[in-house]
Order: sequence, then structure tokens, then C-alpha cells
Amino acid sequence: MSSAPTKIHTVDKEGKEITTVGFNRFGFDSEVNLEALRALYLRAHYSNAGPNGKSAQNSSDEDGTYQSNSIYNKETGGISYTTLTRFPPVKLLAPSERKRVLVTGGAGFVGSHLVDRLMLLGHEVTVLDNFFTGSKTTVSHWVGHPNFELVRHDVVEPFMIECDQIYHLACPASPPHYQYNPVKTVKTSFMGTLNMLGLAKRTKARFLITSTSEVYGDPEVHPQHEEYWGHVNPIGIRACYDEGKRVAETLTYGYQRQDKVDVRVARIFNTYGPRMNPYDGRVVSNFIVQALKGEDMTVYGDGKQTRSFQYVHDLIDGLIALMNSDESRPVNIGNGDEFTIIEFAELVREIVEKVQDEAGIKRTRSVKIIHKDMPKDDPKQRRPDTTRAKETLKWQPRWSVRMGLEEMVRYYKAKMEEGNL
Ligand SMILES: O=C(O)[C@H]1O[C@H](OP(=O)(O)OP(=O)(O)OC[C@H]2O[C@@H](n3ccc(=O)[nH]c3=O)[C@H](O)[C@@H]2O)[C@H](O)[C@@H](O)[C@@H]1O
Repeated sequence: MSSAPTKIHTVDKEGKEITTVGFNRFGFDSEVNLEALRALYLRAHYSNAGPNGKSAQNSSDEDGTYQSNSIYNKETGGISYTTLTRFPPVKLLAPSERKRVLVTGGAGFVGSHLVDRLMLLGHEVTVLDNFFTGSKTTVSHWVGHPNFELVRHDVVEPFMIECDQIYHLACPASPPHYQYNPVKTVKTSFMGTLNMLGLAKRTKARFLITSTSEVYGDPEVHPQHEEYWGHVNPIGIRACYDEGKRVAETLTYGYQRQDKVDVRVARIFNTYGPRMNPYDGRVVSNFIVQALKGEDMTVYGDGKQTRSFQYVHDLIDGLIALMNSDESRPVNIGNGDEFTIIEFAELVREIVEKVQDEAGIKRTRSVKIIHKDMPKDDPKQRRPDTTRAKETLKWQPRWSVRMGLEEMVRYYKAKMEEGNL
């Protein structure tokens, strides 16, 4: 089903139109046009850069987006994939400005957005991924580009390459995924980080690890600031991830002290956006998919636990700013807008209904909120104190939760229409 084009009006928390993401800071220009990014993940009828939006730069793909398509045939049960005949235009940088960047976990949800940004900015990007939770489809629009390389590799094994910057993201991040094979999760955090730090030491590349708010465990300090040591159950079902990331931070600062490796540590708080695996079990993807399909939304426990959700473009701004800044202490990157999970379920339902109304879709039933058992050790509250990021990176989130959710709902809705969800 192809919908009529929807002019998207995206405003920031202050009501100002968002037309670009990123900024020129710390000698690194990370600014790109939002439409150029959207053309890589939103279908044309949801992008102002589509055939009717006219702002697209020499777009070659039929529908004005730079995405490879998957076409599902219901009758045969077969799926066919197309590749692009022309790549999205990237910035032409002087060789002295062009960085060789390694992104581990670059085919994952966050990794693929970082890759899009670095590629559009004109850098040379190598992605390492074992495709355990990442997927080739998230970066397939870059495969074959002269600035891009995709390598199937598991970071628990050493890897050699010459590079200037390493963004080390590789690790399953959703609770059902990281608990699926807890030994492998610890191994990935420990050995993967050890290998990548060894690589940084040899190449003198700057090393950034994406740590997590889960290092604070079930926090007794609220909101969480970077000086808080956390409250983690070291033998619980979440420990493989929490303790894995804690030891990864320990290793990172060990290499800094011992070997003078130039390190950056980002503690990422709950993040959502397009390309998040719809079945990875996290709350944002679960709620949107359930509401779009007209299924009941599953709130765990009484739903009074809180989370604070940030949109993926804000996170990428923060990661790039941190990498290029002089801040080597851990930095929280997250959005301070805190919701109880019940409130959040209601917000998602309202936004899904808005997007459905916009497309003239009639709902067959009203979506109910139901309760399921609370998973063990689930943190009761979480909100970042982002004073450090504000002071040292001059970074703060621009996307309201509502704006980001609208875009994510449109992304999943388009996937659903293609038979891909
Ligand atoms: O982003 C973070 O800071 C970290 O925490 C998250 O873990 P969690 O906050 O538990 O994320 P979700 O699985 O999305 O759950 C959020 C809350 O919603 C609840 N939930 C989840 C799924 C669902 O269907 N219903 C539901 O009520 C959970 O019990 C939890 O209280 C992510 O999974 C980690 O990748 C990340 O490092």
C-alpha cells in the first residue's frame, strides 16, 4: 500500500524547526542535513526529500530514498532484494581532514546511524560486525562505496587495521538478547574491549567505548551522575551486561593509565529510533509494534518503574562530540525526560493512533494495556544527570520524545506495509 506524501514538520524541544543534525565543534564538523539522513531510513512518502519534496540531491533510487528495497511476495513466500545503482552523495574532504574510522557493531541499531553520519561527512569507515544482533540490511546502502568496508568479524578475536578513531559499540544490548547467552555477552564485553584497546594502543587511534546507564544498576541515587558508583547485583541475570560493561570501563582506564591510550567513555541511556530491531524485546520497539498491529501492549509489573528516552540522532551528536573533545572521563549521554512505563505506553498508543489517522487507517480494535510479570533486577528508576555533557561537550538533547517517536512509528509502519514486520 503506498500512502500519500506526508510533509514532516520536525521541531526541537524549544519549538524550532530541525533541519540539520550535528555541529561544528572541537575541530570536527558533524553537521548533516536531516533530509539526507532520512533518505537512508524513511520511505519517500515520509520524507520531505522524496520525489514530491524536491530537496533531494541527485537521488537515483526510484522512490527518492537511498535504500535498498526488499520486496515480499505473499503468494510465493519469497523475498527479493534490490541494490542501489548510485550512492548517496558524501562530502568531499581533503585527505588531511579525512579520518579512518573503525566502528565495531556498525551494523547494529546505533552503529548504523553513526556509520551514516560518518559516511555522509566524507570519512573512511570500516564496520566490524558478527551479525549476531546487527543486520547487513542496516548498512547495505553503503556496500560497494569506495569509502566503506563491511567485515564480518567477532571482536572476541583480534583484528588488525590502520585507523585514526575506534568507536567500540559491539555488544548485544537488549535484555532478552544479552541474557540469551550470558557467557558470550561477558566475553564480548571483556575480550572484545581488550582486543580493541590493544588495537588502539598499537595504532595510537583514539578509542571510544559505548558503556551504559546499566553500570549504575538499580540506582539508589537519582538522577544518576557520573561520580555515582552504582548498585549492581553481580550475580543476577543482568550481570553479564552490567558487569561486562563495568569491566570494559575498568580495562579502558587501565590502558589509559598503563599505556597512555587516548580514551573516551560514553554511558548511554535508553535510546530509540528507526532500525531498532522490532523484535529485540525492548520497551519502545515492543510497544510500537504491538500498537501498530492492534495487539495489547505489555507493561511489566505495575508500570511505575521509570526510564528516560533519547532519540538516536541526539545520541550520535553526543558520541561524535565526545570522540573529538578532550573529555576523557565517563560522560552520560541521555535525555532527561523521564516517564513511568505506564505513561510511556499511553504516549506510544496516542502517537501510533495519530500516525494511523494521518494515513486514513481504520483501527479494527482499541489497543489495551495489559500487565505481565516484572523481570528480575529491573531497575526501578533511571534518569541521566547530563551536566557534564552540557559543560564539556556543549551537548544537550534537541529531540523531544514525541518527535522521535513519531518518526519511529512512521518507520515501522512503512516496514509493516512492505511485509517486513
Ligand atoms: O538504555 C539503557 O540505558 C540500557 O538499558 C536498557 O535496558 P532497560 O531499561 O531494561 O530497557 P527495556 O528492555 O527497553 O525496558 C525498559 C522498561 O520497560 C519495561 N518493559 C519492557 C518491555 C515491555 O514489553 N514492557 C515493559 O514494561 C521493562 O521491564 C523496563 O522496566 C537497554 O536494554 C540496554 O541496552 C541499555 O544499555
